[in-house]
Amino acid sequence: MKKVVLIAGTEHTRETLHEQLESYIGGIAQVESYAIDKGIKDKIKADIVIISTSLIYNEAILFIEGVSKVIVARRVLNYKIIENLLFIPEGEKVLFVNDCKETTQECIDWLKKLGLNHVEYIPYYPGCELKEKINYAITPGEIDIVPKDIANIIDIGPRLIDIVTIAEILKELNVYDEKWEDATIMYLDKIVSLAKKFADISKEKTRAFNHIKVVMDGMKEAVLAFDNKGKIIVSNENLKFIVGAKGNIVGKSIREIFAGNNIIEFLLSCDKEASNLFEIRGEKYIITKFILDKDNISIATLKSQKDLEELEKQMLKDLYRKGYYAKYSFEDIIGNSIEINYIKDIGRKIAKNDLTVLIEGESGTGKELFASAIHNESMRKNKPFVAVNFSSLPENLAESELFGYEEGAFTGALKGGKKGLFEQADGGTIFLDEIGDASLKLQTKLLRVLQEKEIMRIGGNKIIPIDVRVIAATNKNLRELVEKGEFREDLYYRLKVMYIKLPPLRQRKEDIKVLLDYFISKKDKGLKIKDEVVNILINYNWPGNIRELKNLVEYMVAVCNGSEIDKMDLPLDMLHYDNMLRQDLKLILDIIEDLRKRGENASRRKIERICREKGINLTEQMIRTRLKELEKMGYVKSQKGRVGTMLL
Ligand SMILES: Nc1ncnc2c1ncn2[C@@H]1O[C@H](COP(=O)(O)OP(=O)(O)OP(=O)(O)O)[C@@H](O)[C@H]1O
Repeated sequence: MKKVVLIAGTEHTRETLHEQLESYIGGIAQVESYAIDKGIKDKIKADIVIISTSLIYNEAILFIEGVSKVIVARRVLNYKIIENLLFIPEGEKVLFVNDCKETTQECIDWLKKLGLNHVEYIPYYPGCELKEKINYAITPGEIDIVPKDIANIIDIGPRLIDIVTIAEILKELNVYDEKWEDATIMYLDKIVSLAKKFADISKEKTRAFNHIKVVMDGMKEAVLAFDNKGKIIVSNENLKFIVGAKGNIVGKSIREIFAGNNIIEFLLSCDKEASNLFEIRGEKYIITKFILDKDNISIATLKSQKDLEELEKQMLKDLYRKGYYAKYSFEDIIGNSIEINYIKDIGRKIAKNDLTVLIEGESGTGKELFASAIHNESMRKNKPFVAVNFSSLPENLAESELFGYEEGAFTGALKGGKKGLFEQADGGTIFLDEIGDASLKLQTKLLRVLQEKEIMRIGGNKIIPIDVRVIAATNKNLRELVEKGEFREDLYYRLKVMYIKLPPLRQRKEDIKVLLDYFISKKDKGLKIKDEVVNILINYNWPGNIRELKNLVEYMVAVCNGSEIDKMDLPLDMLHYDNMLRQDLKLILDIIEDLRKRGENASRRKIERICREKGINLTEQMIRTRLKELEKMGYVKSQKGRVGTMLL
């Protein structure tokens, strides 16, 4: 879990802002807070530090160490308490009391901007002298400074963090998409309730609405609140800009403001919460609306699709910078064979759920390609895709790489500790490649993460919840490893919730030509390949699968001088797979392939019978020597017992 630290000037402000932060991000982040007037003993380490005001910035920054982001909060007066000010008699002199000249003036300006200018404000801070008798004092939490003999003191409490700063914090925590709507409802709910309250006191109405408007104008989104008849109660400048309205729109009907019945219908529908895409004056907007239960008032926010795309792009750029992105989609998986189309189909379905996946297949068959495509078609597509390869991860580093560590966890540990790959992948997908190479100790740890969905850094004592989808891959037969006691059975079943088995290239020979054309055209658009070369390559058994084919294309394109790749452009050892493959051997291979397709064993007796049916007489002994030859060439593997001969 990320750590957010608040530094405030005074204890009173700290308490109020801490509570406010907890209400917005409690549960998503661990919130800690300090007040400078109470003294700060240790250096502060956190993911985000929020400084309550720029006035304490220089002092606060001295306490910070190893922080990824510092945010200076923008603050607004606490609108819950502000209503008390409306009842101060007109024309009254009011002392505004705060801790220094700048903040005092800032708050007075704010109150005036809110429309609360029916009284005369007199600034007062330590060092000022009170020259006349004054009946009212207002202070944002600085009661101790208020002169003794003032009869009415209104403590409006410390100013709160504004919604723009809240949005910035949510973005830094990577939860903007999921949490922004909730934060907006929470923020607007209070404001609109206040509006409703004042709507009943008609003489105070304008002032209250002015206040709400200032708060709403500070928001980046366009906002609108209306009653169940569609009468607008409050809106902000951004909304007027989007709909192209001039003058005051409060009191008008939403029908006058929005053209097009579909938007009106949507806004007035009884759905408690709904979201949809609409076009307004040629631009696309996502409109989200909620009905506030207690007041039966609806709030709608409008976000430009362009801005959202921009935000998404920004987040993606960040992932690209770190290399945590998935390069491929299903369109990049080439092949026309029934096998590959079937697996692509399954893969697309798997992408739509959020379950753990195990991909098995020989080296180079495209396991990482599929994992990447699944991520890119899943709901996690805009979040990180982090790949870990267990075959190249040294045992002694694996744990710290995966789970991270705290500062001082071991000699050489970085200052401030380090996030592990599971934490880096939070919200997205982690691809555990060559999982069969993970040690038993690591398997136990991985099992725990999969079961509990949480990790603990090395040397740490905090439990960090993790929201990641796991896709594992292996070129080993995990079932066999389980039987040999080299792979934990419980982990095997945890991983194999969804399962994909990628067939080797020699079992989908139809794809060879398509893949050759594809990789050649990627290197050199105009270059062709002669059929005789394709035929040789179809006869080859491709132990390195598509990776080997891709590398071969690189070679052929590099050595080819003409406009067509011919036999002479093949590496020498490949020429051996020319159609020189003797007819008798080819016949036997074809028979084995046919039997495999029908799900039958290829015993020597069966091969002998089929040959006979085709009018070719080969004894079982002759078939045995030919199978031996084919085995030497890497085409088949003879198994003892009833299984017979298998194609490789
Ligand atoms: N169907 C395909 N279409 C296009 N390219 C493919 C296809 N299958 C694999 N490739 C390419 O072949 C190479 C190997 O693929 P990938 O790394 O996904 O295989 P892998 O099974 O994960 O291999 P390993 O087990 O060795 O890690 C990559 O460059 C990949 O883009």
